[in-house]
Amino acid sequence: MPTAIAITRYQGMDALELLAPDGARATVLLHGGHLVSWVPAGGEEQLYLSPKSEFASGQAIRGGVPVIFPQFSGRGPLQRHGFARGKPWQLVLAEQGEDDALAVLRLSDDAATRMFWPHAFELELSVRVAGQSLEIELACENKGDTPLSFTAALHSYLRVDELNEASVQGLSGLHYWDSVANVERQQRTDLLLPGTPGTEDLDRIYYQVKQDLTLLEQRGTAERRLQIRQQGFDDAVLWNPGAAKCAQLADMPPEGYRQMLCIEAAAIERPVDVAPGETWAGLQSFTLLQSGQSA
Ligand SMILES: O=P(O)(O)OC[C@H]1O[C@H](O)[C@H](O)[C@@H](O)[C@@H]1O
Repeated sequence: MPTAIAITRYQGMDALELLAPDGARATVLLHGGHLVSWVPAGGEEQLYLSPKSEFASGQAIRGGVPVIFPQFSGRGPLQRHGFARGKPWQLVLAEQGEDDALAVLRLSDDAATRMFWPHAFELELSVRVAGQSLEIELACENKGDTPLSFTAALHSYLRVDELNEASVQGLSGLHYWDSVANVERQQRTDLLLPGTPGTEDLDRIYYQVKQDLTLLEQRGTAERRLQIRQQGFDDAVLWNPGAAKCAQLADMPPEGYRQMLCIEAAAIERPVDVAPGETWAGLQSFTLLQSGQSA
């Protein structure tokens, strides 16, 4: 029988501390449906959370996994990255199972969302941890009687010890929109080295990402390998603010950009269309293949 997990507090906010029987852990806030921590069984923290982040109602948290909905970035008339990350979500279910722990949260339209975005919808976020893996699923049901269309992302901030030692594998051959240079390009190299050129920001939307990506990090003689898989989301965003832009972010320490890399599962280039009564779902999952921790 699954055991129910009670709501606790984290940084003054309602939270769920998911704990799988094998020790894998994750923390999800009801605020924004925001995942702020993931620790695989026997391992260490895999997500970056800024020590200068705000934790306040209506505000975006810097780090973890913000849920971006129904608008990515400034691509539309709504507030940047949409409203879902600043709203209180409802708890549907949180439990420890035989070999995992699972939380399901829900966000529905209300008078405030309908003022900016006139649609009846139900978003459901499911977070599951077990062993070396984390799965995050976002589903959107159209509860209205007209079609709805949105862009979205699971804006995952991955923690790295040192950006200069990190690379991303699996993007080779893909076309991407370079949001810094405002130009479309094609990825030619197998490895993307986000730490070079170093002070500049990296902000790219890779299209039609079908294959797994791997975050590689050299840690002395050991290597960390984190596999990232997505389904339902066509695009992947890679973002690091670099030194100059990081210095302008009030909720980041000046050197914070060196400890993070966002690898986001996203639907941007082709917005998601959902017919009345239909449901769309997108998934991002992570598996730590090799931790790079010293024995
Ligand atoms: O500062 P935020 O609103 O959270 O956005 C943080 C970042 O999100 C995405 O990765 C975008 O591609 C970036 O252009 C943006 O800077």
